[in-house]
Amino acid sequence: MGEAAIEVVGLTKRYPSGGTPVDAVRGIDLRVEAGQTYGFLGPNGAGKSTTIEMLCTIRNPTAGTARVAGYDVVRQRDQVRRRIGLVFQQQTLDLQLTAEQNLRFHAELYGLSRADADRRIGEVLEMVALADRRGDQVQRFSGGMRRRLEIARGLVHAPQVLFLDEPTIGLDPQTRAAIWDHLQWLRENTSITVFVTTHYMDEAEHCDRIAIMDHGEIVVEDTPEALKSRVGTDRIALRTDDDELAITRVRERLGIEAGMHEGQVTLAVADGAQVVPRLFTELGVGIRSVTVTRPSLDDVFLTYTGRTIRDSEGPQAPSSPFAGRR
Ligand SMILES: Nc1ncnc2c1ncn2[C@@H]1O[C@H](COP(=O)(O)OP(=O)(O)OP(=O)(O)O)[C@@H](O)[C@H]1O
Repeated sequence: MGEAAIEVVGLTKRYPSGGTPVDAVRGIDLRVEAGQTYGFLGPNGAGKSTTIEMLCTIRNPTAGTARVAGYDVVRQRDQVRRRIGLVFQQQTLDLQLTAEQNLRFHAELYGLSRADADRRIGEVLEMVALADRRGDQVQRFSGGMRRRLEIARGLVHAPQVLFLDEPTIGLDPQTRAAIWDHLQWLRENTSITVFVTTHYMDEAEHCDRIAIMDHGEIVVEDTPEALKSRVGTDRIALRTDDDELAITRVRERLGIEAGMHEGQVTLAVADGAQVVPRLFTELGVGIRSVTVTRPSLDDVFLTYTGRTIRDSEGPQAPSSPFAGRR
């Protein structure tokens, strides 16, 4: 096992909330290895924001412990804050300033020397493909460019762990893809750990591991591939020269029951990639086309939360970094 960038044991948050207290996070355990991109998913109200806020030292836990970059989020708050970057849903750029001025202000907050700030600002602007716009007022930027600049700002002080809360929400698919390209670049070229919440299942595919939270608990945690293979089987659909014979041969030679669905011979198998070559060598029937459909992360989400992620979408509560909430 590698080094842990995030280590959480029994983390709990109970909001007093007037009459009945709300148990937003119910004693969760988590471990994120350094250098991983870690996806944190769940329906609205599952407790994701509360968890991320506790990890970022914005909220105090009611019970349990969390260490981020090796430091305790309650007892060593300043050490944690110096080592993390935050990109939250709420827009926090100063629109009157240029891209570079926004980054410089942030670099000064983190105590970077002038020379270090110059170097890092150049690097992060390059990273998010805004180097040629460094002198432009942010007011003139599109939504996608602003988001990229927010990510650049989260990276200026070279954090060990970057927290992203819904970094692509409300953006068009092309801009979403561009932002994930940048995150992918970080994953491949730096040792940064990325902890990201998202409502987009296609984005969760980019993560090394995924945790799904529901009702304040982690309901499942694994790699995207392992999660998909847990919930089901691959479906193979064939067009053949003799469907009846194909079905018989699949049963006799592969020991698998096949049936006809929507005009195609269809069978369910654990690993489609292994079975397809055998169909060609063992069936003795002409095969005109083969499609293999894998279970998706949507299927995983549905299995573990009883909802699709789209069903669970709703208005987002704005969150403000370091707003001193307790
Ligand atoms: N300040 C607060 N006081 C009382 N209850 C709160 C507070 N903040 C959140 N909650 C409640 O805690 C639970 C978890 O909320 P949280 O915002 O952490 O979930 P979430 O998974 O981030 O949801 P979303 O996807 O909508 O951001 C919800 O029931 C929510 O209503």
